[in-house]
Amino acid sequence: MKSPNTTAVRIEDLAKVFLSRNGTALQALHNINLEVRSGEVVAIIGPSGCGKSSLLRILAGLDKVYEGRVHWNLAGDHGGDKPRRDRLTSATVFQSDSTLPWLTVDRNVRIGLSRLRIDRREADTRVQEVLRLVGLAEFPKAYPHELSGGMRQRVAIARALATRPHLLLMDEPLAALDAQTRIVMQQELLNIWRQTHSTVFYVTHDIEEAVTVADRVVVLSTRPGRVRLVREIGTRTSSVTDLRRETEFGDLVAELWEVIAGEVGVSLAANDSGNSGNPAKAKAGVA
Ligand SMILES: Nc1ncnc2c1ncn2[C@@H]1O[C@H](COP(=O)(O)OP(=O)(O)OP(=O)(O)O)[C@@H](O)[C@H]1O
Repeated sequence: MKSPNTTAVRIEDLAKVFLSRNGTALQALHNINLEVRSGEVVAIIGPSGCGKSSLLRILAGLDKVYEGRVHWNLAGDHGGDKPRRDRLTSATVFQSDSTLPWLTVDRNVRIGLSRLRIDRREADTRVQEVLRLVGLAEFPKAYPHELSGGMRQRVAIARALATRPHLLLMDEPLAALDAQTRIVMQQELLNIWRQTHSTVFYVTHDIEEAVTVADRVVVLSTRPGRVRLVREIGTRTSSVTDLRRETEFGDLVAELWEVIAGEVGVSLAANDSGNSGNPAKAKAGVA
């Protein structure tokens, strides 16, 4: 459950500069300030190349070279200048199929647990629990090649969830899936988060997906990425398919699309060609 009064992550004046081999500097992120509540799902959207993945990699601890501060308040840590990764359990799910083809579903999920030195009995319980959660309870002995793309991605998600992460970082986790499977998986993620209460950063190109899964949507500007807009999404009671029928859903998607289109200089006039005024084309056109 969301704890509105507890800040899980506070990002202050975060900036990221990449240096090329010839010494040219490329500013990817600039002056990012953001507070994320415990148990909150925050979607990060923005034009292609605006720094979404760079931000996620910093939060995941995969990139330690940045300016600014990230304060963590997870697992009872009350902050500090440096992320207390020793006390933080975080898990990252990427777009690509990260299952290991020579291991069964059960073994694929178990990998994250051996790293945490979880004992055998506890690991058995957790693996069964997360496989049930992602709808793969019948497939512990299956190998990845025996599963569909959606099922393989669910294995990757199960592996992340089994570690019971305080922080779940997802970079386009559903991007490789077909449209129908994506919607099914969005519903499954929402069901899972209702039970696990993880704090989630969710990077996506898909505005509709962002509005569907997130409590708040953060729009980054064109590079260097800055926080262009933070949009609170109202409490979600309906299913994903019902949600998509609601007028407010379409309005939110259109509003966010307009902000991104403005960032990349795409006209929304009805008589223009291309993506004009069609929020549904947002993901294809600008990100
Ligand atoms: N390792 C790197 N070295 C140099 N430049 C990089 C590196 N990683 C990313 N960049 C640059 O930083 C900028 C932001 O990249 P990033 O991948 O974070 O953007 P993004 O918003 O996730 O992009 P997309 O939406 O296309 O996936 C881009 O201009 C990219 O070329």
